[in-house]
Formats: sequence, structure tokens, C-alpha cells
Amino acid sequence: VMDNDAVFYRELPKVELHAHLNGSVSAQTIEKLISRKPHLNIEHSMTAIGKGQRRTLDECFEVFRVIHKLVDTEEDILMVATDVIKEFAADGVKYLELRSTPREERDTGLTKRSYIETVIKAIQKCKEEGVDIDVRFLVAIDRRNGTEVALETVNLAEEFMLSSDGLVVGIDLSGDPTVGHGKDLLPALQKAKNSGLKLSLHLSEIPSQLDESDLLLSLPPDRIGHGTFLHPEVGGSQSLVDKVVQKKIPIELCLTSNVKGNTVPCYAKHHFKYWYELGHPTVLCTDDKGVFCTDLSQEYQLAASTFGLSHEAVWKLSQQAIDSIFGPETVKQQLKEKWNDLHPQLFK
Ligand SMILES: CC(C)=CCNc1ncnc2c1ncn2[C@@H]1O[C@H](COP(=O)(O)O)[C@@H](O)[C@H]1O
Ligand SMILES: [Zn+2]
Repeated sequence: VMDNDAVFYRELPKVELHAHLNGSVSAQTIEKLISRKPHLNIEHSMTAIGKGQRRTLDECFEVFRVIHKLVDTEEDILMVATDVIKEFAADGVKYLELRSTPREERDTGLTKRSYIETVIKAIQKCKEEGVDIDVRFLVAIDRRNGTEVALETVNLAEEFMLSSDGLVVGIDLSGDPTVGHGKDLLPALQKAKNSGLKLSLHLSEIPSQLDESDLLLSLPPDRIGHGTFLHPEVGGSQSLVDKVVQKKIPIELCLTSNVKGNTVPCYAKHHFKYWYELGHPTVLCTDDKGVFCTDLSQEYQLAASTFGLSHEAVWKLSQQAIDSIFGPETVKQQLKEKWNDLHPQLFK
């Protein structure tokens, strides 16, 4: 049974802009995958970080390696993407940008191309079934794989941007922040930007990435993921903050991910406060709802209870997220109308 407040957050129309496909796999879907591959001897406890648990970044990235073993065929990807989209829709998400790293698996014949095609197929299937959510796709670059793979990924993304009927809208830069350097990926990112792909980059997710963040901000990216260590209070710098503010680059904030991944000490000290008080565009997101056992309604509720936001303020936050989407202007207008239509129902 849900209390009234939980109902408000679920019925609140929401925009999700930072969701890694394989980190978003629910417990139910993990169980289906495990029963397809019992020989792997994987248990659900190996793919999720439960309530009150915290892990090091290394341990978190180990979780993705386990999930990738469970998701290694076109059939798996189709199921995972379809389930994830339906779960976001059931949580009141009206617009979703999913991101995922195209992977090649020699054993199953999966190629980077068929990987992308399969995610697109899942999006189209949900649309045909009338699921009430607009879904777009960001093709992800895993920073550990270096220059060549980044370029190959961008080339594929450019191709699908033109052939997917507007479903592929951008590039994500993610992966273990302790591995690799942004300078090696700059040419690929620049090429993507020049071709019209939007860029969402994980930036300053850990301390001591000031040079890299400064370099990547020169592109500039269209959105920033996390930006945990950009501001001077945590070892960033005022000049980095000034650049982000001047260019009005929206920041995707994932509270539970940062607490469970141990990059912020507790919810109350999350950098949401810093950017929200500046009046800078911030978008609440889940990052990896499956791994971190959360959903977007819960993230909004946590932000509100931690920082004392009224329902009106929360509404504004979810509404303003529309301005940061990578989808076209027509979609922004449709979403704004949808929000207006739903407002009376939530504030009766
Ligand atoms: C460790 C931790 C706190 C995780 C949250 N922060 C993250 N930081 C950087 N890259 C990420 C994060 N979460 C997921 N990813 C990326 O998303 C991938 C999983 O989704 P996919 O296979 O691309 O569909 C991971 O292998 C990684 O490349
Ligand atoms: Zn992320």
C-alpha cells in the first residue's frame, strides 16, 4: 500500500535523461535472465546494491561485468530494453532517454550494429503497443576503450541518427572514471557534435579530474552527468562552475547512485543543493535503477524530503527538465501540454 505522498511522486509526470540500460534492469528481469542462463551461477545479490548498502566504485563496476554476462544476445537485449521502458512508463516517466554501450559478443554473434538495432526495435515495439512514453537513445562510449572504439561508436551513432526516424539523438560518455583520459576521446566527441549528435558527458564523477573536465567543457557538452566534484567546496574550481553556468549546461543528478557509490557522504550533502540554489538547470535521474534499487519517483521524493521542497517546487523541477531533453522542439511542446493537462489532477 502506498501513502498519499508516494502516490503524488508516482503520478507526477517525469522526464528521465540519465539511465544506463544494463544498470536499469529490474529484479524481475534479472530473475528471467538467470533462469535463461543457470550455468553462470549468478545470484540476484550480485547485480544489485540494496537498502543501506554502499560499495566502492570498483565494486560497482564489477556489478556491470556480471550483468553483461547475463545480457549477451539480441534476445536478451530486446527483453531487457522492453522491460526497462515499460517499468519507467509505469513509474510515471513520460519521456525517457536510454543510454547503452554497444557491445560485440563473439560467442553469440552479437555485433555493435545489431546491438543498436535491437535497442531501437524495443523502442519501436513499445511505441506500437501504445506504452505511454516517448523514448530516445543515446549511444554510449565506454571511456576505457580509447580513441579508435570511440570513433567507431560515433560513426555508428551518426548512421543511426539518420536512419532511426529520430530515435538516436546523441552520445553518452561513461565508464569507470578512474580509467582513461578525455583527451583521447575529444576528436570523436567533436566529430559527433559536428554531425548534429547531442553530447551528455559524465564529468567530475570523482575528484582530481579538473583538467579533463576543463578540456571537455570546451566542446561544450549539451548536458553533464553527475558533475559531483566541479564546485570549489569539494576540490573543483570556480572557473569550472563559471563555465557551466555561463553556457547554461544542464546537470543530470543521481542522488542514490552517488550515495551508494560513495562519491557523496550522504543525501543531505549531495551537490543537488549547490546547483539548485544557484538556480542552475538540474535534472533528477536514476543512473542505474536496477543496480541501485531505486526509481525516479523515489529520487524525486528523496530530493524533496532531504532539501525541503514543496510539491509545487517538485512540480517545477520535473517540468523544467523538459527544456533539457535532446528530442526536437515539437516533442518539448507536446510534453509541456501533457504537463499542463495533468496539473489539475495532482493539485486538486
Ligand atoms: C560505479 C557507480 C557508482 C556507477 C554509477 N556511475 C556510472 N559512472 C560511469 N559509468 C556508468 C555508471 N553507471 C553505469 N555506467 C556505464 O554504463 C554501463 C552499463 O550499461 P550499458 O551496458 O552501457 O547499458 C557500465 O558498464 C558503464 O560503462
Ligand atoms: Zn551514469
